[in-house]
Amino acid sequence: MSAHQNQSIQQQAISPELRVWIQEQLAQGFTRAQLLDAMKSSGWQEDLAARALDESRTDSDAQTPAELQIASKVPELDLSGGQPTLWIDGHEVKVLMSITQPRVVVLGGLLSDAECDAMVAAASARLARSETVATTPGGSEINPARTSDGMFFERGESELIRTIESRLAKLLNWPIDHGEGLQVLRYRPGAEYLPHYDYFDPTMDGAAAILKRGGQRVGTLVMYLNTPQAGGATIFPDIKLDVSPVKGNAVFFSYDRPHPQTQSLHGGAPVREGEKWVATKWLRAGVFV
Ligand SMILES: O=C(O)CCC(=O)C(=O)O
Ligand SMILES: [Fe+2]
Repeated sequence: MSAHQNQSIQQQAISPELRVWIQEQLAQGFTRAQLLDAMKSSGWQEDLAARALDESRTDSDAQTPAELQIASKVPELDLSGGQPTLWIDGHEVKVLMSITQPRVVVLGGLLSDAECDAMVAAASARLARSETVATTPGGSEINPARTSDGMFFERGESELIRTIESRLAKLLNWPIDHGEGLQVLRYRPGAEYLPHYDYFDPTMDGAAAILKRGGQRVGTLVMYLNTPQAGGATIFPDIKLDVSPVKGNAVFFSYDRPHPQTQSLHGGAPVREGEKWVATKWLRAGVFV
């Protein structure tokens, strides 16, 4: 560790050589505290040494490695009986496809046509309103990764929403109060949602405030409210899976830690013809308030 002692005490600047030296020492297993002591005793001003060490942090340091994170409990369907369909409140849900790693389940007939139509109608009225509000500067956030329009229903806000939320809670064995309000997205031709993770990056600014409202997201259910004429599949690039958007069907996936290792990367492929409407339910680790 003495290599750096020749660094002149007079010209104390965070040079590229110093950065390299810090990386080498860290790679050899020295801790930042040990390096700080070594730098101080070879004449570095403490604040400058601390700053150099701080700068040497990378994003991967800030995020605990996946294998060291504690796995969360996640929502899960009870498929233990190997049944091709699940009966929930007298409603038959088909199990069309299931993968264990990553956890992905495709469901048929989760919503009836009438329920899909009612959701679209209720959301349309509010989307139209939000479009006029969004024209005020700073009124809404434009996200180039997501070219759809969206709105949120309040949890339990109507008979329809309560019926669906109660079905989802039983299907996924996850309490209603651990779910966010249903989000509806409308994609017009050409609109897409680039691949992303639904969990919150714990290292991003403002993560603490978001996580206070119910902990991490640990599962997602995307329900198709119509069948676009072409395009609009929900894609899972890590496993090269495309789920066709078919009215009333849904895709469920879970992720037990906020890490790419979960292979929960997914997106909405561009709609080629017609519109695509989805309702998304995000499940939190705790009570969402
Ligand atoms: O539209 C889709 O197929 C995906 C939607 C999605 O990823 C989301 O709502 O988080
Ligand atoms: Fe998503």
